Amino acid sequence: MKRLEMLRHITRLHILAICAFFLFLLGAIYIYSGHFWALERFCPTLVINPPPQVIDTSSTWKIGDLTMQPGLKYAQPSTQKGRTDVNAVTNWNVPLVWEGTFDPAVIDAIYKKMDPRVAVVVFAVGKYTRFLKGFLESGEKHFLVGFRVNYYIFTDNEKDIPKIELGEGRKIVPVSVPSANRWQDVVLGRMKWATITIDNQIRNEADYLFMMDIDSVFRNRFGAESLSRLSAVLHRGYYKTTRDNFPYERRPKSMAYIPHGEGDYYYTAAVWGGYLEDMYRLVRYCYEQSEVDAKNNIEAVWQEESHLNKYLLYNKPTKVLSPEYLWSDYDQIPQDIKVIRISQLVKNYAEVRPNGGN
Ligand SMILES: CC(=O)N[C@H]1[C@@H](OP(=O)(O)OP(=O)(O)OC[C@H]2O[C@@H](n3ccc(=O)[nH]c3=O)[C@H](O)[C@@H]2O)O[C@H](CO)[C@H](O)[C@@H]1O
Ligand SMILES: [Mn+2]
Repeated sequence: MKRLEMLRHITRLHILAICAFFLFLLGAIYIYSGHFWALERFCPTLVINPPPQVIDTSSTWKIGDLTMQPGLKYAQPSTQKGRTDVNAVTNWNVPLVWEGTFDPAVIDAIYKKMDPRVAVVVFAVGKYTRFLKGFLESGEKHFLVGFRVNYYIFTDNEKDIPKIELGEGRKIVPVSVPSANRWQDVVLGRMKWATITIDNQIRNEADYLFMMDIDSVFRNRFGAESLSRLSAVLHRGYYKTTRDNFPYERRPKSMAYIPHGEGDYYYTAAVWGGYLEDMYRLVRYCYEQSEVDAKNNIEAVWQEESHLNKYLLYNKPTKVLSPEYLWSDYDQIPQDIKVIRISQLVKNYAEVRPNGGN
């Protein structure tokens, strides 16, 4: 009897102790998960991965620059008629440029008056020198014809730069860069070498700068309608896609991280341009962010394109160019693409890249 009572007593004590232990455990889990949640939630955005700095706009684009000489003949612009199948303005109220939304005569008159010096930065490393001839020859027919253009050709093999007859005020400037074993290193290395070369040289020789892929040709006018403080091209593959399906970098560990639920457009890194200093800041930003990623043992899913997209989400471009400005020979041409200005060529990725792959 006594033993039984003792047993009951012990059992009660036990139950109390176990309850207290579980209460303690629950409390600990609650506190720990709270911290964990806070870390997860705040580290990627505030500590590890801050949104890019808003750029200083003081030195650049002025609407007053849009002057035109008297006497120019051109069709009267309409307030009623225009493209109705596409949106020609962004929700931050800058042009979204499509064929039929500008008059080349007017645009050229305005920008030729300013006579800007335009730098084109292209890389032709390894076997990519084979694309130079087609790119340059077609560029002379269609790219800012009548304007001053320097093609800066970054290559590991200057001998392979073809001799091309260039228009007046246009020239080829070779820039020597090392070879690479991984295509990813060339693609990302563009940001590093362009940053260095703008600092050392291009800054004194250009007002506008374009970064372009070399594996492409010009097919139609790519003119002054593309010029602005910062102009970016809609990626042909995603211009009708909902934002959560954009191929943004989705891993919080990368500096290029963009959470779901955010985003305007998905821009291509194969053609982008703008005022020299604004482009410099953006190229350097992509370089520095990719360096931070490298230190953290991560590479953004689409290399510099991922960093570019992050920057342009929080620092809106002053012109958005339609996919006319970079289409692709891989793709059918839909109704809304009236003109193809540059087309990316079909290439054998495995054959042309040092480490194959796509
Ligand atoms: C149309 C489009 O969205 N293009 C992007 C896509 O390019 P692509 O898949 O078209 O990549 P790509 O092979 O053209 O590489 C980009 C550029 O880097 C240069 N290059 C590359 C490898 C090499 O061995 N030698 C060399 O010179 C060359 O100028 C080339 O055009 O993805 C890349 C990153 O993954 C870049 O974001 C490109 O801008
Ligand atoms: Mn390409």
